[in-house]
Amino acid sequence: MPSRISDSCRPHHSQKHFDLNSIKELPESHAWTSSNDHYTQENSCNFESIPVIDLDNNNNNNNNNNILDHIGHACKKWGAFQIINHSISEKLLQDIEVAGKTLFSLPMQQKLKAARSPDGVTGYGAARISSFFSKLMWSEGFTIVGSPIEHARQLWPKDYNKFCEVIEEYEKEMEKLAGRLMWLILGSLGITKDDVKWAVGPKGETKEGCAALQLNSYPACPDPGRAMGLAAHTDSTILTILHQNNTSGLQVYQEGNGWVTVPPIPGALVVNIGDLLHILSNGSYPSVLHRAVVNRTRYRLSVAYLYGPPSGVRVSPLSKLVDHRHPPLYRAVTWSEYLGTKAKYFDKALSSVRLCVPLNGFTDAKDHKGVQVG
Ligand SMILES: C=C1C[C@]23C[C@H]1CC[C@H]2[C@@]12CCC[C@@](C)(C(=O)O1)[C@H]2[C@@H]3C(=O)O
Ligand SMILES: O=C(O)CCC(=O)C(=O)O
Ligand SMILES: [Fe+2]
Repeated sequence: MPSRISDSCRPHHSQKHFDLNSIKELPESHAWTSSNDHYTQENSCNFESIPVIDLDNNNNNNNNNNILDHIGHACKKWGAFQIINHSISEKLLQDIEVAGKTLFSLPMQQKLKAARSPDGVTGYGAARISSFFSKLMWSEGFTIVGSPIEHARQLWPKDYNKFCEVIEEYEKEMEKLAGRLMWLILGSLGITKDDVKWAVGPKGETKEGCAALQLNSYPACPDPGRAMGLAAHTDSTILTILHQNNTSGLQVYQEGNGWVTVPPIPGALVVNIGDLLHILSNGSYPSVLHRAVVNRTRYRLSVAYLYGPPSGVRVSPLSKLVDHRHPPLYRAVTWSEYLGTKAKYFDKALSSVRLCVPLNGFTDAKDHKGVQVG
């Protein structure tokens, strides 16, 4: 089993690199039909979207419980929410956007100098999940884990400092925010720091988690109705914090409602629940299926901070949420082990770590359809 997150992805199909900016007509290779992705055609018109939560206590009657209630409700109903007053400065959000745009507007042969290696995690390339689809996505990605310096040097041999400074500052601020969000979300389930030993250091501080930063670029597309920016997936994280530029594209899937657009709100960030929180919460807070669609005229950029537990930590349903009526539904996994599982099974990854739980003592569930559990 791999032990670091950088070891856990399987080799990619080799892929021709398209310069999406110069393509005037959608090639067959990028034309999706409903058989490529059974959700593609399904676009609902919806008036409701994910909640916007103000993280400033002063705007919540100085009552942290109000925030916890909002968050708990959002996690149950949507698996995602937007946050405002989150303490990440507008300046830093602007800087990271500029850094991303600068990177993606480099000539293709320059970007390929930092190409992700076939069995690697970091660098430039198509989304890792591409190998599960026969059609190509209308996007480019750049993944950073820890220091960006090695790749930045490949891209800008002399002039890599500014890029690195912005990325490092962003990672530092996101790490703090992700820790805070994790405790708020767990808090809404009645979980405190005493209940999650692996997340707390000797002085009561939140232990530094592992994380990846994913820059996604979605050029304007001549035929957006038939293209796919980033195919439907759940993140293999505890939680993901996403910044999108002023162009919409992110959609979350809600049972009964279909695909719901998450409108960009200037300065707001999107938080979504990943598979590891699904496991930790023993299924109470399901990870959210989401995707990115593309646009005919506008360029779209998004920056995802993918937050996971410290390396080596085995994550399993929290014991406070488990009893004889609520048996653990998932086995323990480390982040790198789960990333390997995702790379192999993709949308079946979560069910592949699910435990078989007898229904009320019946071991063969299919013979007892309709029996109520619990
Ligand atoms: C830490 C992570 C999480 C990864 C793999 C690795 C680095 C890049 C992440 C993403 C980012 C884009 C969607 C996704 C599905 C993908 O293709 O690459 C993510 C994947 C996961 O959440 O599984
Ligand atoms: O571009 C987006 O809005 C979605 C990106 C995303 O889902 C990811 O990077 O995991
Ligand atoms: Fe995602």
